Amino acid sequence: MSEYHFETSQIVTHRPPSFEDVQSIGELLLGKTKHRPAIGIICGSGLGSLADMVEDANIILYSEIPSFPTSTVPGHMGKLVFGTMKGKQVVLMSGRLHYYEGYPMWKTTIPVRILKACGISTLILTNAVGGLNPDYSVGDVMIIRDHIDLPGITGQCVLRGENDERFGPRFLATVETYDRELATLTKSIAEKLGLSDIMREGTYIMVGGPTYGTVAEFRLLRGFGADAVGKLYERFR
Ligand SMILES: O=P(O)(O)O[C@@H]1C[C@H](O)[C@@H](CO)O1
Ligand code: HPA
Repeated sequence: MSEYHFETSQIVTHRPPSFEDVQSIGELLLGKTKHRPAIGIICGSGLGSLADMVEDANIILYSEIPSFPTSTVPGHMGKLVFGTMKGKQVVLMSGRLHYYEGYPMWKTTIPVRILKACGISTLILTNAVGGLNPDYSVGDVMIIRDHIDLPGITGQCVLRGENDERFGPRFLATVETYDRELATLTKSIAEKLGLSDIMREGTYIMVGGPTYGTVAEFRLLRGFGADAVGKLYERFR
């Protein structure tokens, strides 16, 4: 990693870490925990305390991880939590990294590559959103069926730039980004818990922020066919 520019004690990259570097960061993290999670969870606003439910936890602060940006948003704690939930090995990101914090797009999503290098094959994303669908109510929970990557389709795609095929193909098909089986499972669990009334499934649109949006902008986004709007970008490698 000698090509990196160093700032304070952290390795700060001006371009995405290479495939080799991502693998070595993954190995470094696995060296700090006995857990071998297959499931990653990124906690959005309001869900950071999910980390308190992780048993037998090993906590690693983002500030200790090479290439990991720090969370600057109140309520986003900036820690990786390895452990178990209901007997399953998991790794939680307690604290999301948002584009509006000033990071380049790739820095907000680099944790996904690093979690993959730690062995995860399922990624659960959560975030706080604004409802656009007039049938939705405050407090509803929406499963993302599909998304509109507004920054992406206007030239700020997170995969813009040099492509290493070991991460995935240059021309990534994004039609089946979200797992249908997991969506079905989520709905059946919600039903068992008596939460069907608040469960929705729809199209999510991502915007830059940090502004929330004007009425005219919400009308525009709704016109695009979106049901909810927010500032989450992690979804592809
Ligand atoms: O981390 P998420 O995407 O849940 O955070 C949302 C968007 C803003 O960061 C914050 C402000 O309401 O909530
Ligand atoms: N827009 C509106 N409301 C929101 C957003 C957003 O981007 N994120 C969370 N609540």
